[in-house]
Amino acid sequence: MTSAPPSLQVSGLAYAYPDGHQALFGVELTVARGERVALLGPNGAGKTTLVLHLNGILEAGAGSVTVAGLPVAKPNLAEIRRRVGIVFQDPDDQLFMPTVREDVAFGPAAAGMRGAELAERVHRALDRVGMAEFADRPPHHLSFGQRRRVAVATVLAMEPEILVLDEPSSNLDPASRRELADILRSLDVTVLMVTHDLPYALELCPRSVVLSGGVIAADGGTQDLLCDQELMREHRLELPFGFDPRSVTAPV
Ligand SMILES: Nc1ncnc2c1ncn2[C@@H]1O[C@H](COP(=O)(O)OP(=O)(O)OP(=O)(O)O)[C@@H](O)[C@H]1O
Repeated sequence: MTSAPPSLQVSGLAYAYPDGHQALFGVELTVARGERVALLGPNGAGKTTLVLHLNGILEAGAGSVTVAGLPVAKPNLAEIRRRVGIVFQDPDDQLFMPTVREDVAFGPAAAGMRGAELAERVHRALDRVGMAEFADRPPHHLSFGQRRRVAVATVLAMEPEILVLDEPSSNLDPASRRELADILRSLDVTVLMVTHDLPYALELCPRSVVLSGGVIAADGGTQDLLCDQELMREHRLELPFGFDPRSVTAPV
């Protein structure tokens, strides 16, 4: 019996921007199906650059990226973009239709889905983020936290292999932050979460990787990494004042 390929496999990924600035130097990362992994690292480490390779917005200078066994390459881009759902930091980059329902339907409709199947897909995605009752509202009438949840639903509606979230806790009040964490934990999907919010990483992701200077500097249990003071100092990672990572029960 052959086991399913990992959700994400990044091998020897290197990339230099057109101005010559090299941002990635041989990144190695494998994420198994169903894992939740936090991507940590200081400003300028290359996190966004790495994420932009996952759905082919940037093309690898060297090395490779595969999503559930499918190489990220031009002939596969339509399928890759269905498999890799990226939730950007600002939900307003993702919501542009007159109603929530139309925003969530946009991706599946563009892929050819119609009628009852489409309606069911939209309802399911909104239901998973607790926003089904807001389907007929204009997105710009919702709170920031609600818009972020709808942005997650637009991506879930494509039934992605991997959900990539850029700073999912930013600008959320404590209750919205916790509610989004509960939603993300309830999803049956592989998650890669870019964040500077280390307690959130600890709450949600059993595993973290530290990207620093364009390479993976550490890869392990989130609690272990956050307790490694030398590693934290070396890569400019700082916990909030008084926060003890040992005081939190690590997620499973
Ligand atoms: N379009 C670009 N052209 C040239 N260099 C770039 C470009 N975008 C990013 N860089 C550089 O590439 C490096 C990695 O940037 P990147 O945005 O991937 O870091 P990051 O880890 O996401 O940072 P942050 O935590 O601040 O969002 C940085 O040195 C940055 O200045």
